[in-house]
Amino acid sequence: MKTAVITFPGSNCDRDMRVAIAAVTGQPPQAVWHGETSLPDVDFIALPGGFSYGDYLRCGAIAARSPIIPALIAAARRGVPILGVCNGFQILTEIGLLPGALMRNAGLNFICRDVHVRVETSQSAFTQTYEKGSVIRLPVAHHDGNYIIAPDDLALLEDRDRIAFRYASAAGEIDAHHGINGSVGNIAGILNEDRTILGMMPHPERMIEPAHGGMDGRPLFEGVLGALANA
Ligand SMILES: NC(=O)CC[C@H](N)C(=O)O
Repeated sequence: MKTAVITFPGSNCDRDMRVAIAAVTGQPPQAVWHGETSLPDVDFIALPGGFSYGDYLRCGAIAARSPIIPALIAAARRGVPILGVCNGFQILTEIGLLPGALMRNAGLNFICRDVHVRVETSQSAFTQTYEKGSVIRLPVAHHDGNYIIAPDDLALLEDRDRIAFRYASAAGEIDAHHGINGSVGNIAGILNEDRTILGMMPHPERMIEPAHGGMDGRPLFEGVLGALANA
């Protein structure tokens, strides 16, 4: 299986992402520099977390104008599964491949800790290995994770079962008290209309082996990469 991880100037989770994908597929992904204008022929693309271009303007706004982006959009149109984590999610919204935007955390602080999220749908390659309603623990590390979206677009996300994860209590309660950054509806991750693109603020690639203190992120990679292996 061929996979790729795109690195931007300021990405700092690209190695973690490559290690996670290699751990699940047994094959190292191709590292693609943002300055390339074409992508290798791959079955899966990941946009890692980090601080692309120092988070100037808005997080992900400059990266979204990188030379590689037209090739990424073309791959998205072909239905190649794309995972954007944290800064990768921010970049996907700035490109317009996912709706809404990530603003400064409501508390104006950088949040770096493990959080609980509830799996809101198992209807995607990314989330099929989780039971809907199950609560998993993943790390977050961001200052711009406050998800906003126009009310009509939010209704569309909800109607089409496109909310992948919400911040929750360990028992799965969803309310303002268990939000971490001000995101509308405690949203932590969303899918595109075709369910081939997932953007999420928590870091599944940092929870895939016992040494990480948990393995709740691993099923996500097993889901999407296993689905490809069986395709
Ligand atoms: N870990 C990350 O990807 C950080 C994302 C982003 N630059 C933020 O701080 O909001």
